[in-house]
Formats: sequence, C-alpha cells, structure tokens
Amino acid sequence: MTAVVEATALEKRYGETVALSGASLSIPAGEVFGLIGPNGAGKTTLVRALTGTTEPDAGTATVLGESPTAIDRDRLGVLPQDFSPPDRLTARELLAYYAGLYDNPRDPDAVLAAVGLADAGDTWYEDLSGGQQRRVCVGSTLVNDPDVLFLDEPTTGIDPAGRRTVWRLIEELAAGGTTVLLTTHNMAEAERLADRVGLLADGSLIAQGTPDALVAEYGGSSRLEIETAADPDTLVELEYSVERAQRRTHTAADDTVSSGVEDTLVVRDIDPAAIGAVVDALERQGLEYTGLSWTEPDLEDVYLELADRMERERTGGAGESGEKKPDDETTTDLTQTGETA
Ligand SMILES: Nc1ncnc2c1ncn2[C@@H]1O[C@H](COP(=O)(O)OP(=O)(O)OP(=O)(O)O)[C@@H](O)[C@H]1O
Repeated sequence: MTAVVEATALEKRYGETVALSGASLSIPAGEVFGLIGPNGAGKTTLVRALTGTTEPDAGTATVLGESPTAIDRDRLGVLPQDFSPPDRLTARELLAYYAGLYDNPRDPDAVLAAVGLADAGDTWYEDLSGGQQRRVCVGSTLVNDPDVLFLDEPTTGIDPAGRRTVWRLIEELAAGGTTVLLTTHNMAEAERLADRVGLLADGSLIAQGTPDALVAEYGGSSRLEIETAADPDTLVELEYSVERAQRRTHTAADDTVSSGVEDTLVVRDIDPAAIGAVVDALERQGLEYTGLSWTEPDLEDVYLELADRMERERTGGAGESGEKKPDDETTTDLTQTGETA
C-alpha cells in the first residue's frame, strides 16, 4: 500500500543537539500512527519535518507523495504542541477565522459540536479553560476536513471526559479514512487510538508495531502488585519470585506523576486464580498490606522496558527496572521516566 506519510532517514540538529538521527516511518492511508517517546526524543521535530515547518538536514519526508512544503494545505490538518490562536475571538469566531482560510470549509458549529463544545461557541477563547481551549485548537485542525492529520499531544490538559470526546472524534475520523499521526505521553491514548505505535528515542524510531505486537515482544509478564513494606523474603513460601519495586503515584486530574513512591512487592507471571494463595500467605505471616492489584502487561510496560534498555545502553549499567507504572490507565504520564531515560 502506498504510504501517505513517509519519513526516510531524517536528520536534524540544533547546534550541538541532535533532534533527529535517522528517523524513518511509513504510514499507509487511513492508519492512526501513535508516536511516543521521552521528552526531547524528537517527536515534535519529526512532526515539524513532516509538516514542512522545519527543514531536515538530511533524509526525505513526503506527505501524500509530495514534499511537505509543496503539499496542498487544504488536505492537511496540523495541531502544533504550542498552538496559540489569535486573541479576542469567541470559540465560534476562531473556528470561522480558520475556516475562512479554506475553499470548502466545514461549518464551525458542527466542528464545535464534534469537539464537545457546542455550548461554548459564544465564549471568548481566553475565557475557556485550558482543556476547552485545547479542544477548540483540535477543532481548528478539522475545519478543512483534512485527509491527513498531525496532532502533537492533542489531549494534553484535557480532562478525562473531554479526552474521551477527542478520542472518539479521532476514531470517527480514522473510520472515515483520515490518516492520523499523533504524538502522546499517554500510553492509554496510544493503545486505544493507534493502529501502530512507534517509539522514538534519541531521534530515531527504535520500535514500531501494533500495540499488541509490541506488548507481546517487550511487555513482559503479568504482575501482582502488593502494597506493603514487608520484606520479599517473608513470602518465600510462595512458588513465585517476589521482588521489591517502587510504584509511582500520581494525580488523576492533570496527568502528572506527582507524589513520590510507595513500597510495593511484585509477583510476576501469576495467574489471577492464584491470587487467593498469595492473600492466604500474607495473612498467615501477619503481613500488613494496603492494596493488591493484578495487571497484564500493556504499552506502558513496553515503554518502560525500552526506556530501561536505552538507559542501560547509554550507561553500560543498570537501568530503572525497579520503576513501576502508575495503575490508573487514564493518567499515564511518562514525563519523569522520559527525563531519566
Ligand atoms: N528550535 C529549537 N532550537 C534548539 N533546540 C531545539 C529546537 N527544537 C527542538 N530542539 C531540541 O531538539 C530535541 C528534540 O526536541 P523535540 O521538541 O522534538 O522533542 P519531543 O520528543 O517533542 O519532546 P517533548 O516530549 O518534551 O515534547 C530537544 O533536545 C530539544 O531541546
């Protein structure tokens, strides 16, 4: 199938900083491709190279078979990470302003409804909440009914309900044939929306595949987390290996990792049917615990595993395999991991 978005061996430096180092990807028509990776990995630079707002030093980028600077803008929708629209416009005026830039735009009110802001048309943009503003910005990329959509962190700052509105919108667009490249730090978002995911690290894509394939290859085993300060050796009677790990806690409302770590023991590769035996063992030993949670590996485990491998390659030593992911699928933010990876 012909690629709609294609990057081949893209290189980009800013002075001494290498932003892209041989980034390659190929996105066929109608696919949603999720680009994930640590802060500074080069995601925005790759999006900018693909949308013609930065010139790569080497390599080639094409969209719909054309150079990004030559493509008919009517066919593209681009949401930059730091989009700041003109001041002193209402939400409806703002969408009408962008609609006015195209020959056959969509009705601004229909776009407002699509992003879940049908009632906010008369509100000044500056009076909208941050998440509502971001939804208007997402809407502004849709006024020309684009064939290809680039969304750089589309749901950052949007509350869980609004995020789901945007997710459903992206799903509908994809079902209608729109090709989408989105960047995100939210692994649940990537897992839900993306047909394929690419992990960008140090300017190149180190893994690409369907979420299922990536989880099967890099996700590891299922895991029972026991919130307890107890020593792993006290559970030696179990036939499983038990290790200490640290579990990040975080604030659900704003997607950020927030409040340090809790002591956690992890039992790997355990069938849910065997959890009762673990509970019995804890109680026999008189060990206090505040919670138990069983999880199957997911995209977040893939991210953490690959980030850990990168760290080990870089340092030639131990990575951060003790890091454990947060347990709320709606609030996965890997910024901290990214900065240390
Ligand atoms: N205009 C610029 N001038 C100088 N350095 C830049 C510029 N744009 C990006 N960089 C650097 O290039 C690297 C990649 O940045 P980029 O914004 O592409 O990463 P990212 O993966 O999008 O990060 P984040 O997840 O934080 O948004 C970083 O080290 C960044 O500091």
